[in-house]
Amino acid sequence: MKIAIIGTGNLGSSIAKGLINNKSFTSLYLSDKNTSAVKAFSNEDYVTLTDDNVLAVEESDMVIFALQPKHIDAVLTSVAPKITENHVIISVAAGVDILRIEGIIGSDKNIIRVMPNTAISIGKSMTCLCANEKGQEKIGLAQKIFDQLGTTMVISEDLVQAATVICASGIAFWMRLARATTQGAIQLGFEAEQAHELATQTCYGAASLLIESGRHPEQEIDRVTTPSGCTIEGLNAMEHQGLSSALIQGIVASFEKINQLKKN
Ligand SMILES: NC(=O)C1=CN([C@@H]2O[C@H](COP(=O)(O)OP(=O)(O)OC[C@H]3O[C@@H](n4cnc5c(N)ncnc54)[C@H](O)[C@@H]3O)[C@@H](O)[C@H]2O)C=CC1
Ligand SMILES: O=C(O)[C@@H]1CCC=N1
Repeated sequence: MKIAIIGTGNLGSSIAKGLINNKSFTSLYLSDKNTSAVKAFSNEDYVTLTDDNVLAVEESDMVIFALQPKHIDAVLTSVAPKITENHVIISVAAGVDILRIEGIIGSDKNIIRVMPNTAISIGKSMTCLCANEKGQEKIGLAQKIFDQLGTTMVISEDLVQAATVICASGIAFWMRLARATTQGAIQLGFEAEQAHELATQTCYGAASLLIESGRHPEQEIDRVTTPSGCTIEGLNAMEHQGLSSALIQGIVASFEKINQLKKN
């Protein structure tokens, strides 16, 4: 598969890193006004860095647009004449729906909306996908690529905004929880580096337990909370401060914001 990424900032460069680590392409064009974020990949086999978006489209079968919502319309417009019915056009832009993309490049093109997260750089993204009518026949192809870079789920387009909050913004939410745990560990006497390792490995263990056992989080919590013990004391103190409520409210606030962005 000949792949191009247009926009190699935070997410585009993460996708590039994941693709390169996994050797998931026959050629990879990385196109940006400023390719500094992907400079390290310039010596990789079959990778070309360019600032020519049109060339990247012409030389590729699958084109991933990793641009901010405010830039995507202009870039799509400028490359639209070069987009054929065989191209697989992927957009990761948050809040930019398929109808808006079809309005620029046409509904006769394969358009796939993909919502990965930055863990794609290490092959651990939770990635959601949906396609326009024409793109339905190509969604399997896109899914195959993203399956190599983590876990995928095909969803209906009306859930993409929610998936953006849970999976893409979710990386930031979980990072903040990891950081807060580190801060607590430092207060209890650990050096910062030790505290970071304790927090991240415990976080990794908790996620792995859920994934590998298939059990509900509360079942795992019950296995940790010794009666009258320290865990239930801590958990209840956190809940009195509104931990679950704060998370749910944050998720809803994020969702409301992304729905406003969509209207702009
Ligand atoms: N950062 C994240 O974790 C996630 C971001 N997204 C979405 O992905 C998109 C990109 O986000 P980021 O990578 O964070 O933004 P970013 O600002 O880091 O990257 C965008 C890149 O586009 C480039 N660009 C701007 N105009 C261009 C043009 N005319 N031609 C070529 N390149 C151009 C910029 O130079 C920049 O490198 C956004 O729509 C965002 O909503 C979606 C999921 C997760
Ligand atoms: O914060 C944002 O708007 C983008 C979409 C999800 C992650 N970053």
